[in-house]
Amino acid sequence: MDWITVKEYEDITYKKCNGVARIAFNRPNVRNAFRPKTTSELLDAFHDAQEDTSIGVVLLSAEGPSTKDGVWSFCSGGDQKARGHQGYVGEDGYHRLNILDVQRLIRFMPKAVIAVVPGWAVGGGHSLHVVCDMTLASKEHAIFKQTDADVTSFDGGYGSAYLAKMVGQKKAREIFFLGRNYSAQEAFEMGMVNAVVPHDELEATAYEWAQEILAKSPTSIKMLKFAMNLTDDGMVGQQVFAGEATRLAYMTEEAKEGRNAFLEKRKPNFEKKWLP
Ligand SMILES: CC(C)(COP(=O)(O)OP(=O)(O)OC[C@H]1O[C@@H](n2cnc3c(N)ncnc32)[C@H](O)[C@@H]1OP(=O)(O)O)[C@@H](O)C(=O)NCCC(=O)NCCSC(=O)CCC(=O)c1ccccc1C(=O)O
Repeated sequence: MDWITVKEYEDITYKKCNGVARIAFNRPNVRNAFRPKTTSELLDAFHDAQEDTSIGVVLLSAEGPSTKDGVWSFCSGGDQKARGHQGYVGEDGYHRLNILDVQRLIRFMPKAVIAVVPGWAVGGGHSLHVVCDMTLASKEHAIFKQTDADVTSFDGGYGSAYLAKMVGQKKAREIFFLGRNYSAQEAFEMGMVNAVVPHDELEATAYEWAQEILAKSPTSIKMLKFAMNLTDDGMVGQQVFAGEATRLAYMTEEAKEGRNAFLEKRKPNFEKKWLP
């Protein structure tokens, strides 16, 4: 793999290679906890990956291990040292809760997003893997854990309610109410991990999965993602799916006739366009 750095950031790394974008947390010494700078960098990189027509799959991964103790992590959620009275405090002094903007970008981007979990996935970091389209986890080092209820946080959206659709209500409540550690294998058996992969092969496997997806029809992947989102996303899910259906309708002869008739100040001729 010949990864090319797209842009230098402080809290994340961002690379591309053959249709795949790799966005990775880069604060391994604090278990890749995110602060406002991290979330704004994530938003910037995800926006770029969404806009780039050569990119079909995004890997959300993490650098590591920690130089302090050699421990691997995906993300340990919000940086508790940056937590103020109303949210996480950025350099501008404002209190923010903007990891949810990152979650929405992952959820609504018309491309597949794969969480590549090399170690701890905890709190808001756990919720991020839940919202990704698929998850690959390190056999040796991945540990899944929900600590929201230890620190008076509660991801009441995708992190919990969508998790419950994935692993079942009883198991989701256990994960949140008890906050236990789960191995990659246990997470796989629950249905929240797609594959358990030897640590040394994790990144290569994620790249291979991405290449398999890239061989498919971009329109099919996008419409399938939005169709599967739809029932859980209510009117917004309908809006996103219907927006893409509108784009497809714009590509028809019928749509061109409607547009041309308006521009030529005549009545449109939709004769023989009522398909069975
Ligand atoms: C991840 C652990 C279980 C790992 O344990 P261990 O291997 O023993 O390592 P430690 O010695 O604990 O940690 C090493 C080192 O890292 C620092 N660190 C780890 N996690 C964090 C963190 N989250 N914030 C700050 N610093 C962290 C730790 O202090 C150590 O530093 P030293 O200087 O070396 O001492 C364990 O570390 C752990 O449990 N971490 C905390 C997990 C946690 O509670 N996370 C927060 C959950 S709440 C959340 O994520 C908010 C979600 C959210 O953002 C949100 C949700 C809903 C709506 C809106 C929002 C929003 O946008 O805010």
